[in-house]
Amino acid sequence: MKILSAQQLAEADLSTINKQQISSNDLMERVATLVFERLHQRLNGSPVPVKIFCGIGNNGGDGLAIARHMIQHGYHVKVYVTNCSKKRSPDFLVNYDRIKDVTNEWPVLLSCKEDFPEITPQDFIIDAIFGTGINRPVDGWMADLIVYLNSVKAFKVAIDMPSGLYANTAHKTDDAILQADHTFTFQTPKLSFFLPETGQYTGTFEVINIGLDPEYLMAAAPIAQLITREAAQNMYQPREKFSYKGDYGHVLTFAGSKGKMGAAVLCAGAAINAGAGKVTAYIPEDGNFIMQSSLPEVMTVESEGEEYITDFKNPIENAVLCIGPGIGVKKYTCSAFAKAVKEQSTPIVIDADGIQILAKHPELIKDIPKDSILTPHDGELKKLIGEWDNSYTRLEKAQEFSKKNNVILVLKGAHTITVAGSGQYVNSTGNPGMATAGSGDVLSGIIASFLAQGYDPLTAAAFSVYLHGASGDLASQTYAHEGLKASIISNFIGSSILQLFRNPAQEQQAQPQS
Ligand SMILES: NC(=O)C1=CN([C@@H]2O[C@H](COP(=O)(O)OP(=O)(O)OC[C@H]3O[C@@H](n4cnc5c(N)ncnc54)[C@H](OP(=O)(O)O)[C@@H]3O)[C@@H](O)[C@H]2O)[C@@H](O)CC1
Ligand SMILES: Nc1ncnc2c1ncn2[C@@H]1O[C@H](COP(=O)(O)OP(=O)(O)O)[C@@H](O)[C@H]1O
Ligand SMILES: [K+]
Repeated sequence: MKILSAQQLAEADLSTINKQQISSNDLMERVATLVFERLHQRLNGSPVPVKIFCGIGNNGGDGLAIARHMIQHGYHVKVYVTNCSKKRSPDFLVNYDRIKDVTNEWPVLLSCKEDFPEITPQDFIIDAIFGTGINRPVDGWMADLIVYLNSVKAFKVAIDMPSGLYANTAHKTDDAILQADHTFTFQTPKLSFFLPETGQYTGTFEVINIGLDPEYLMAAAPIAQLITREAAQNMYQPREKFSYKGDYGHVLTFAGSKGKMGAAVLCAGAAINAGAGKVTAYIPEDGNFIMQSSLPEVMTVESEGEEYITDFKNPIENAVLCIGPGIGVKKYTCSAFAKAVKEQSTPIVIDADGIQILAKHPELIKDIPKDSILTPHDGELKKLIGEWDNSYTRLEKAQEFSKKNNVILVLKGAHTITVAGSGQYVNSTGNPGMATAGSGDVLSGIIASFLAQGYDPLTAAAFSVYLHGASGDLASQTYAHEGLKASIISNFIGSSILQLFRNPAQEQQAQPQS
């Protein structure tokens, strides 16, 4: 699903009005009807006191039109308009007049702090103050209003955007932003919904298809793509009946050291669980028993180093190298890493200590095969690209690095973002239970597995990130967030592939691989 900017959405709005030969007010009415239907489904005629706060632009116009529908259906609605300037959008004014026709009274105008109404925890608040047209931080009594609304316990629904939130630009830390419990957003989600500084303000959110011009939407170059279940379904490549293990590639993990053999086991195990035809683990000598007894499906080749990998003699032709988990950054390991990377001619996966070694030895970056995939968490990313001011500069710097070095970066987090040149792919799966040791080692094993199975590098990265999160989501239904651990996430990879194609009634039946 495309993620468009506020400016693109305004252009789509205009294009819709022109192509569908409707007025902007007809479009507002369409939007308000769609939101009302969803509210009505949930509130089901409940006599809850509804308080709708409307701005003076089109977001406010939406709020007024929603209010009218609710009043006409018997809801107890009180409408407030923030009288923050003399300007009014034309569609706001049309709906301002229309609401008077159904209520016989004008909405309450708010002009200062003293005008704020009393709000009880039982109230249902609709926030239609600012949407995508916000162009500067909210200040003065309007900021006080947002702070006040945030302080009350009433349930809050935001229309299009939580007021005060920008769709795709950075905020200062003290900006006033409404904390919604739920957001109905129009046509496409906004980038800010997925970033750590701002993602919490929407509460849960749902995207309403408001029927904007499909030609515009098709042609628009998105600022990012959301990898949804549907997108992941399209990436999946089913197996051929008359195939054999040689058709599904060979992963060579270069992972583990004394005390960190678990990283190698998790990485190689995930590569097997995600479907690689064969997996060989290149490990320090002392790790052989651990690996062989943990994973009977995985073959091993030992380095000469007993506790650390200290050398590299390529044991397998045409394998996909997955290098870095738990290897440490000792001198001989770094030389073995450099040799292993240099000998590869096709894309590889570099994770964890592998990224730390690259950061310490940037001269090695030129040896990484084109389209290789690096999977840093933020600590590792900072070492690679330097500090950033906010999530937007983080993405810009990652894009620069990706373009300059012809690599794909998987920026791990609550919404992992895969960066390939100027393309940004935002993941939609995963949960805080996945913040657990070894979860990243599982991800790098999955990515290498799909690379080995013939997925192109960008698809392998985005698809694996989706499945990794989906495995965590499925597993958390049985184990809760707290009970999740990396090996459990890995055991749910098969279930997450099945779930891609299950209908909702079958989803309950997901079982782990044992
Ligand atoms: N996209 C679509 O396809 C569709 C979009 N629709 C709806 O339109 C919404 C966008 O509407 P919009 O463009 O009128 O902007 P909106 O958010 O109401 O605010 C603009 C007003 O706020 C003001 N203002 C700005 N910042 C401010 C500040 N910090 N403090 C104080 N004032 C500030 C600004 O004033 P100015 O900057 O000119 O002084 C202006 O008056 C969108 O979110 C959705 O709800 C649907 O109806 C139809 C389909
Ligand atoms: N709050 C969260 N929500 C969703 N996914 C998360 C969250 N926290 C961490 N993850 C995921 O868990 C993995 C953690 O990886 P990493 O930090 O490298 O762990 P480790 O180094 O222990 O293997 C990443 O894929 C990340 O996206
Ligand atoms: K709003």
